Amino acid sequence: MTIIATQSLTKTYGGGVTALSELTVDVEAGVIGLVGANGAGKSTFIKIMLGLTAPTSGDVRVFGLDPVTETDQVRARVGYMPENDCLPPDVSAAEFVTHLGRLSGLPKTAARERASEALRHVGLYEERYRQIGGYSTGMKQRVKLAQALVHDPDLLLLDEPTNGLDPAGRDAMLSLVHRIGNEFGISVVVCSHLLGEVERICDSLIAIEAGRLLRADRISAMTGASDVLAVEVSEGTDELAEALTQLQLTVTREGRLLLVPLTAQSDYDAILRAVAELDLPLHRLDQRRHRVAELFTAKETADV
Ligand SMILES: Nc1ncnc2c1ncn2[C@@H]1O[C@H](COP(=O)(O)OP(=O)(O)OP(=O)(O)O)[C@@H](O)[C@H]1O
Repeated sequence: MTIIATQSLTKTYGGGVTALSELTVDVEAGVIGLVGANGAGKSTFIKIMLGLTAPTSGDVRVFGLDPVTETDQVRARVGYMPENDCLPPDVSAAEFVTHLGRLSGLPKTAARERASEALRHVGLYEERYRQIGGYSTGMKQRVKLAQALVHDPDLLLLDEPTNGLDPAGRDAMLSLVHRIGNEFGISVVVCSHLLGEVERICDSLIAIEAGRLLRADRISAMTGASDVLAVEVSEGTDELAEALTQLQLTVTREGRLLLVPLTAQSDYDAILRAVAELDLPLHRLDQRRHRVAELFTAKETADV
């Protein structure tokens, strides 16, 4: 199911900065990584989806709705976790999240119940009556996540949810986002300038650079198309490389390894046969899956 669709989406801010340029993308339900270096246009994309800023030209639909003209309907179905710290220090998480639930239109009791539930989901149930000012950065990030969940949205837009967290905090936040996406059946767009980070928890990826679409696809399609066989023989590496090249296979050396892109299942058998014919001691033959980050050029991932 398509949840977000854009057509030639362009945003130029006053002063002539083009934050998004002719962005056309169809986003399927799931956990989606929106990646790009700082300034690539991620926050602008999110703000357009929420109806917080209007596109200069082009079209955007969220659940088939236009965020410019159908803002309330879009916001009823979308939860937003902003990038920056926006929490009042002198109220408790329970009060704050309840208040935002009320602003979303929930009656008082329902807002209180939903706030407790959302705070439980993010692991803050026990601490919910403490003032936010005394929370750690990780806890504050989780309060921001809880307020995005309070009105039971179908889609979460998370702007750099791991910002300011140490490695353990990042891992915990990413696991939480993954769990929310998978266990609650909510779609999640996770913005990050760290490709390697979101790749682990996402079903698909939208990569943008300087406001332009670099790539959008399912992670499995990005990595699946690029499987390689890694072959290592204890001796005779040169001979084997020569034999495989003669079989029209593309061979690259990586230390003692020979890497052969897997284009057909018969490649696997061909390598085994070549090793046997040369009577070489096979040390290993395994299939490697590229990490998504390896699929982008150094320039594309500069700062990622
Ligand atoms: N309100 C604004 N007025 C003028 N320029 C803006 C405004 N908001 C963003 N920009 C510019 O638009 C470009 C894209 O910014 P945006 O915040 O969307 O990128 P980003 O990928 O979210 O980066 P970051 O992670 O640093 O927030 C940047 O060059 C930024 O300086």
